[in-house]
Amino acid sequence: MNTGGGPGSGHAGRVVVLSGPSAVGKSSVVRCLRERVPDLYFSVSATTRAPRPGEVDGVDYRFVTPAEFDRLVEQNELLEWADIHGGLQRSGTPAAPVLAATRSGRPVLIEVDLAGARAIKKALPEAVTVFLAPPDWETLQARLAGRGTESADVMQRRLATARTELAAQGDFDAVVVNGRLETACSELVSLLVDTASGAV
Ligand SMILES: Nc1nc2c(ncn2[C@@H]2O[C@H](COP(=O)(O)OP(=O)(O)O)[C@@H](O)[C@H]2O)c(=O)[nH]1
Ligand SMILES: Nc1ncnc2c1ncn2[C@@H]1O[C@H](COP(=O)(O)OP(=O)(O)O)[C@@H](O)[C@H]1O
Repeated sequence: MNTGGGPGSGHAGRVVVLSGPSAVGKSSVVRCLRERVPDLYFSVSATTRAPRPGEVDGVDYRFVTPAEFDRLVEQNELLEWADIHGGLQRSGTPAAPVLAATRSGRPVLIEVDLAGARAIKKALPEAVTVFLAPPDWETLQARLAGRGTESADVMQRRLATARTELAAQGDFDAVVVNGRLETACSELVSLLVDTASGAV
């Protein structure tokens, strides 16, 4: 696994790409990492999905119309993008802010689906891909139902995607199990920041 500092080496920050099934706790882990790693650059994806209660435009996602998303794709402003959950929504990673952050040596966190993780690894080979896994399938179902933000139909589509995603975890550089949130968050802090350099 290449966990080097990336462009402009000598920096402690790394590019971590986080993927995992719906409701495994990616947003919760991202929230924890944003608190724990002060100079972290979190890549704010553009998405055509509607905001969930509590989600803030420009912080969690940039919420855009399908027409605005088309424009981002046409003007080549996205590092990668994907159709998510069988066409329920499109989401993509704006290229310019990620490249600026990697050039300045800040730790970078990008949360994308599996196709996005593969595309980013290709564009930025120094990136470390991490799969966030649930302790077991029942826990994943309970978290999705417990969040209570999706209809039964949308939950079923997310669980269908989840089965495929769980089967692909071996393709990642690292797997972190989200049992206890604080433990998973700490494991990711170590992957994002080279603690040996005393940078935290
Ligand atoms: N390829 C790609 N996937 C993204 C991007 N932003 C979010 N995703 C993925 O889209 C999927 C759906 O995310 P979301 O609707 O926020 O809810 P979730 O399914 O409950 O995690 C997740 O797998 C995210 O990792 C992006 O910019 N590019
Ligand atoms: N480690 C954990 N232990 C218990 N519940 C968790 C944990 N991580 C997340 N959750 C809960 O699971 C649900 C889904 O988490 P969320 O962060 O929205 O997932 P994702 O972003 O992967 O879809 C939320 O209700 C959240 O509070």
